[in-house]
Amino acid sequence: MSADGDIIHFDNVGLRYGTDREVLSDLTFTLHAGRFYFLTGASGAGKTSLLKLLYLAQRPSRGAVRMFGTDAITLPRHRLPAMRRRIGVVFQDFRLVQDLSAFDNVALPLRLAGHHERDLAGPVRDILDWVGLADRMDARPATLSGGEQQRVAIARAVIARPAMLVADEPTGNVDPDMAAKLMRLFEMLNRQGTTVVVATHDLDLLRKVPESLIMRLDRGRLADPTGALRYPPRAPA
Ligand SMILES: Nc1ncnc2c1ncn2[C@@H]1O[C@H](COP(=O)(O)OP(=O)(O)OP(=O)(O)O)[C@@H](O)[C@H]1O
Repeated sequence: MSADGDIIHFDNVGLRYGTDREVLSDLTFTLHAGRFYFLTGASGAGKTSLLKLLYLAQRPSRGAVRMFGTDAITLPRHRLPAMRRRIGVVFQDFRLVQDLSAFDNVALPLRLAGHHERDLAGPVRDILDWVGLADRMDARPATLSGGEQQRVAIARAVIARPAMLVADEPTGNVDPDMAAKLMRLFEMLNRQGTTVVVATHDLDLLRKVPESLIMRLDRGRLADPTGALRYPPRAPA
């Protein structure tokens, strides 16, 4: 059962790749609309796998998933693209379209959503300016540094103001100042109503968003077996 305001509900979800052991087990939790979540856990704990379930790139092997009030498991294939368009994703490996400029990569979600060309340029320039790439708009991904590509990927994920933003180690390639700035961008989006889920190893990042909630994975299970979320511990004074 999903209450009003919940956008995601997992009930006893498990995931295995092929015939291997489960990499995610017994996941039961609710993500509430408009909240800011961090997903933490050691390397291999299953963070990327859980994000894949959240952005509908992977179906669970067992359990129930409701998203935006719809059963995501039985969703007909033709309805998946519309559901996915409500979710902005920052992939760990960026996945920029290599043949397109930074500008056109960022414009892509707006074009897919049917926005008119004359309405694109302003927002795309603004967001690229915010992430410090005003002078690299015409560059192809291959000519950008890892950190610059990561910022294009973030701009592309947030440009269409998705209902949910899912980001996998989104600050892994940038310096601490840029990481703090990108977190502010996510917070701004969050204040406008987007539910944010950020997977990270970087515990300093957690302290940058004081009102965030933490989900911690430990070898494929939520560290709190009830799936309840807790506020992050404050940094020692
Ligand atoms: N496509 C796949 N096929 C088989 N096993 C996989 C696949 N993807 C991930 N795994 C396994 O699932 C487990 C969880 O991996 P996952 O990438 O979700 O962890 P993670 O917490 O995101 O790790 P990291 O922080 O290192 O990115 C690991 O044991 C990994 O080897």
